[in-house]
Amino acid sequence: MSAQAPVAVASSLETVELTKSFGGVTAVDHASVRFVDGKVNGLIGPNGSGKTTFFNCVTGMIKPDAGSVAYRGNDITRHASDRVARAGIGRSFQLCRVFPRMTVMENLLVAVRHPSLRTLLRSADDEHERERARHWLRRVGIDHLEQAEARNLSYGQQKLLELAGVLMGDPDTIMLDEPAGGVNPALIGRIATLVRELNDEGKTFIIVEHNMEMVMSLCDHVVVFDRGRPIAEGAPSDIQKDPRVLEAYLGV
Ligand SMILES: Nc1ncnc2c1ncn2[C@@H]1O[C@H](COP(=O)(O)OP(=O)(O)OP(=O)(O)O)[C@@H](O)[C@H]1O
Repeated sequence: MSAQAPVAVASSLETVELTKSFGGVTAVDHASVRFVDGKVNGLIGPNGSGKTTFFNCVTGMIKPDAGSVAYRGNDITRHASDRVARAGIGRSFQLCRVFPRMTVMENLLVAVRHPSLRTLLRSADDEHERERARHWLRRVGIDHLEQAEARNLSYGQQKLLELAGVLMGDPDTIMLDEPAGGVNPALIGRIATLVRELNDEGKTFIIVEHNMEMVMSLCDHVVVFDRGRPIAEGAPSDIQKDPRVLEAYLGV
């Protein structure tokens, strides 16, 4: 075998100088960030520091004004959200998105990426898809609610349903926007356990979260945003002591 230069290990997700403004507000400001592949990454920062806008730019929900996004070495800047999903990135939303009048099972069947309505309708009868849906419902712990309408689930259960929907897409990287927000402590524990298990199985996570207890106990690597750009990154224990982080949060 001939000697070859070692192949560089790509970071999971990397942005360079990513920028997005709304009128006079620069929500994401030349943000260059690398998230670590195979790890649970946290993205924290004060209210309005640009975390959700950053997620939206990365996942194709909105188009950045400038800068680039690469996923595992491939440029995905300004790719539409379905293309970003096909590249292997799944995401949840700060305000949980489920179809309230559909059953839990129906929500999962429509969550799968479908190129056309015809495929969607066919797959509604596809036992294989249903089995996959049941598998993820068992994993998130709401399989007993399969036939319930989503609007009858508690908010925490709806978040678990949304997560099951993300998992139906079989993403390699999962971006969660405030998974613990508005969720009772018991379900927060379940979500955290699930994240740990899925990470052990190889999924990379990038989690925006205000619940510091969850961030500090769950994340391997934390990036801190302030005013649209990263101001610190590192292990949770280092981040907690970083004066720049304390200043951003407390204004001290
Ligand atoms: N669609 C929009 N139109 C105008 N301004 C926006 C829009 N989306 C976000 N902003 C502004 O951009 C800034 C960053 O908002 P963003 O929601 O990304 O922050 P965040 O860190 O996710 O906040 P939070 O932690 O409170 O959810 C804020 O000043 C916000 O008001």
